[in-house]
Amino acid sequence: MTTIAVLGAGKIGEALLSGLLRGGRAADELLCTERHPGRAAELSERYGIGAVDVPGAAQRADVLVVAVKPQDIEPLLDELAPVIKPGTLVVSLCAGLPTALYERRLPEGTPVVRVMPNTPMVVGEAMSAISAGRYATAEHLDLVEELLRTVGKVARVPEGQQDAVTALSGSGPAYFFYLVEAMIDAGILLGIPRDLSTTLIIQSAIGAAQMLDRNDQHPVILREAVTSPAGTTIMAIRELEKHGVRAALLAAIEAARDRSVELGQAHEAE
Ligand SMILES: NC(=O)C1=CN([C@@H]2O[C@H](COP(=O)(O)OP(=O)(O)OC[C@H]3O[C@@H](n4cnc5c(N)ncnc54)[C@H](OP(=O)(O)O)[C@@H]3O)[C@@H](O)[C@H]2O)C=CC1
Ligand SMILES: O=C(O)[C@@H]1CCC=N1
Repeated sequence: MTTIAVLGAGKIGEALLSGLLRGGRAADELLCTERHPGRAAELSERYGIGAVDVPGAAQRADVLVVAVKPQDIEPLLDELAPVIKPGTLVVSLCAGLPTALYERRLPEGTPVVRVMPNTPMVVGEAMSAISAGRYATAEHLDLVEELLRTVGKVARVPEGQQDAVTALSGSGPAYFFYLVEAMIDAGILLGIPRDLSTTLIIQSAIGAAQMLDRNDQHPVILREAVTSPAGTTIMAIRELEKHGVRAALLAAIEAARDRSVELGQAHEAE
């Protein structure tokens, strides 16, 4: 039995806990810590898992999953460093934070795996990228991959790519939600009721995602198949190009990557 404690069970931490339970992990193998006792009690009641404090988690868990905001990491590491048991695996879900930060702040030799998941974890469709820190072994990586496979797909990447991955798939779902939101608004502009516009766009997104998921045709080919000569789609594409949507996406994802780097650098001197 591997006991897993999620330290900071907010949006992504709860998504992981619920996904692990859905994937068949027993509730008595899962623990969580939360800053506010009310939130911990809520999670405990909702999922039947134990709510503990940081020393309790360090005592009982084999794997500590850190899921606090990067800005909240320092006090958590201060609390964890004196109580963590030797060899306990630390799994960081935090954007930007390098494994070296944990290795510096926790006892010498602590194995750390850095993960960038995303919120589709709640429907078992996460994309998670994992990287080993200095003391993490192949077995540690295998264990983390096995855990995350129950909530979606997993890719192994060099840690140097994690900031870019964060900008692509970590933040990625938000870009799709933003696009869907804008397209629903376009339906309103054209006089379509909001409910119908929402159904039209969401079902189009689901269908398009499933076509992409078949993985046998490049997105360009799929788009070309929708784009008839002198038809409607090409008129829309011309507007998207005119408004620089492709360039905007490149710049947006680059900005997200830069922010991930910055979040890590904020802890360099500490
Ligand atoms: N949301 C996302 O799509 C993704 C997030 N991530 C990463 O996951 C991490 C969490 O993000 P998210 O879930 O969105 O954030 P949330 O704010 O929803 O969750 C963090 C939780 O941790 C709690 N917390 C803070 N400090 C402590 C502490 N010392 N002990 C126990 N609990 C604590 C917070 O409490 P309080 O509410 O009081 O602040 C909050 O409930 C971040 O590092 C983020 O970069 C990674 C991939 C995707
Ligand atoms: O916006 C953020 O910082 C987090 C990390 C990736 C997705 N959400």
